[in-house]
Amino acid sequence: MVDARPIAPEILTNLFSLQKHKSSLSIFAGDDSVNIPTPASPESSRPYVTLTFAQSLDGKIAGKDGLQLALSGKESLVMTHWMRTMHDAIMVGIGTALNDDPQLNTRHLPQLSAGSAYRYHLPRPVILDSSLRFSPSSKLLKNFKEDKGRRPWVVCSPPQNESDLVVWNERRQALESAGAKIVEVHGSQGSRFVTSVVTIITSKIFDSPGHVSIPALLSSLRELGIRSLMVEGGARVIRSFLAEAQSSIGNDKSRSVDAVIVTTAPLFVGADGVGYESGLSSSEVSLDASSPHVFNLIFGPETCRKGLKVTALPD
Ligand SMILES: NC(=O)C1=CN([C@@H]2O[C@H](COP(=O)(O)OP(=O)(O)OC[C@H]3O[C@@H](n4cnc5c(N)ncnc54)[C@H](O)[C@@H]3O)[C@@H](O)[C@H]2O)C=CC1
Ligand SMILES: Nc1nc(O)c(N)c(N[C@@H]2O[C@H](COP(=O)(O)O)[C@@H](O)[C@H]2O)n1
Repeated sequence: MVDARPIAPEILTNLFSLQKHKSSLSIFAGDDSVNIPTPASPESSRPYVTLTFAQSLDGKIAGKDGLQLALSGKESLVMTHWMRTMHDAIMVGIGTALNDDPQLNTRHLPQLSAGSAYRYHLPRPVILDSSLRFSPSSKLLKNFKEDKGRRPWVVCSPPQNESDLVVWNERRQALESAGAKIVEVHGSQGSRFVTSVVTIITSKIFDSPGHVSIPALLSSLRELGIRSLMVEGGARVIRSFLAEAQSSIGNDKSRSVDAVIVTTAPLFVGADGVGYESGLSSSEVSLDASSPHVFNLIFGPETCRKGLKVTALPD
């Protein structure tokens, strides 16, 4: 059996420049007895946010009709699962939860030797699900019941309309009975105070009452003890976070994304695949300047599908 310890720090130091975050490392303070070091945001009101996903060369994250694609090779999957261990929580939208029924665990990491005292940290699964469509029979809830995963948190905004409340309460009860914790976040996207032209544009594009406000979401998660959040997708969630990152250019205090880590697979999916760019304006995204947010994925015919080699670009 392989012990992952010797590999991990190398990959992670390279990927995350954890050294740069030493001063902001802190210990998990939630309802889990496992303490892990994790990046923490300089703003105490929100978690450190890593937006990370896999895409094709033409920017698609899934195939036609949302078909889940194996875009990552073996090495990049290990990288992703290592990153999962470094975050207090991992988030996907309900579109992904229903389409992929993900597990969001660390199963692609090398198996630990039987006697190893070291355990991989399992991040808290968080599902962004305004109208509580998450399935009580999902793998995430099954894993929690079988003690193989942490209790999933389902983030929602209570319905504005009284007539929707009955169904909403029924769904809430079913999910709570299945083990989920329901986290209510008030304020929908687009209701945020408009501070710049870019914000006006993105607010208009993303003014959707069904979408939880990202700043409100982040502050609620931080209040619940989440110091670092890995956002994996899908398309709408990536778009929302990128729009927020664009709207906070020039204002570090309102930043919602600290690092973006994209795995690019050497293939084209084609126009009927699922992309995330629609509606985003042509502008930069605002990130934490001290985080490495651009990665050079080196691949050739040999690494195609067998795993991508990942190296950070020099400053
Ligand atoms: N290649 C990759 O790395 C990944 C690919 N995917 C793919 O993405 C696809 C799913 O993407 P989508 O259908 O767009 O669903 P999604 O996973 O982005 O969920 C979107 C839904 O989340 C809810 N939501 C609440 N607040 C929101 C907010 N502020 N912003 C956005 N959504 C919010 C809404 O109900 C919305 O319809 C699947 O095909 C999946 O396989 C998903 C994750 C990663
Ligand atoms: N990093 C990465 N590479 C791919 O090729 C992918 N298809 C995804 N998808 C994301 O991972 C979730 C599945 O997680 P589990 O394998 O069930 O733990 C999926 O729902 C997407 O979020 N990611």
